[in-house]
Amino acid sequence: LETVDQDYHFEQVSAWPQSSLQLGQVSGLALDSDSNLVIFHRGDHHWGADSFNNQARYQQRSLGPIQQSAILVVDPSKGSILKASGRNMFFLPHGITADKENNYWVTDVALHQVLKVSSDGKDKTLMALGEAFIPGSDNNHFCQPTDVAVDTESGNIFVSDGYCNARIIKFSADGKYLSEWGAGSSDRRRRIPFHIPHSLVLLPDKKEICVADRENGRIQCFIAETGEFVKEIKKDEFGGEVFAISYSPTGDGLIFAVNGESLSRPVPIRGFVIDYSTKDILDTFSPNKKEFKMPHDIAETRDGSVFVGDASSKSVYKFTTESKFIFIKI
Ligand SMILES: O=C(N[C@@H](O)C(=O)O)c1ccccc1
Repeated sequence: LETVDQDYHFEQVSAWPQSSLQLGQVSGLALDSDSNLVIFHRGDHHWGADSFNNQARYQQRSLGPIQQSAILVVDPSKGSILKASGRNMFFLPHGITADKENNYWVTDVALHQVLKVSSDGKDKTLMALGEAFIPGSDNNHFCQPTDVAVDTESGNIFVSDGYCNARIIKFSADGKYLSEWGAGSSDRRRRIPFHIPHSLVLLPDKKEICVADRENGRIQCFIAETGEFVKEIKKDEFGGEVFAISYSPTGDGLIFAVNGESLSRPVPIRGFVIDYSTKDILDTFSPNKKEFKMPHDIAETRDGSVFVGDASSKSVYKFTTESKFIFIKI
């Protein structure tokens, strides 16, 4: 008998989490400095067709902030809740990232703000960028900002802004506006402006920022220092929408992405593992029994597990690469 190790493939760990996490719409996932999974969700609030008026103003302030803990720190192996925080401060959570001091940087599309929040359970707001509930597109207003990336070396933070803007803004660690980039540049692929820069990630080993340019169904990467366009990854398999991207924390050059429902180009909704250098799709994956409905964020933990948060099915799915051995009779 000879064993052949099939090249790796992600499979859902269907027994994860061991018990229900009582999640609302899951909007963001992050890896914290203890290598735990952080889930950012909307509790009993929902982003629906009537959540905003046509000036992008949030219409449900009377609901008050979400009373459930919107930020859950979860053990990646069992799915048990280790810490719960973020009560009574968010209206429509969106993106989340943890910095090296384990502070949370989050965006809230109803507040049109980026908030730096302590992770000690006291929910201290250490910094607030943007004016609460006031959309805009100048140096201190966002319009439904979607995500934040922190450059641990320089401390600079990058904000993808947003549903009703089309730019990436760079701030210093203490919140000073430094620069921004969006449409327009020499490269022809940059002449098409962003259409919902929906998720962004810093590639520390490459010093680049990559963006999920959602409605353009593409990933674009830029020099973090200058905003200069580096490359675009656009695949037929994505269909029309790329919702989120993440980068392997071990820096092995793997980009993880999830695509979304596209009426114009219906394709399977899946997770993707992409080789940053070759742009090859190395693997695709989806839940065993159910389908993804609206996979909204994706994160990989240090042990190689990949987590996907689904805003429609209010669930987080875990995937691992159990290499399957195929026994070949000689
Ligand atoms: O994209 C949308 N939502 C998701 O991304 C999300 O929930 O973050 C959306 C857009 C318009 C109306 C309602 C929802």
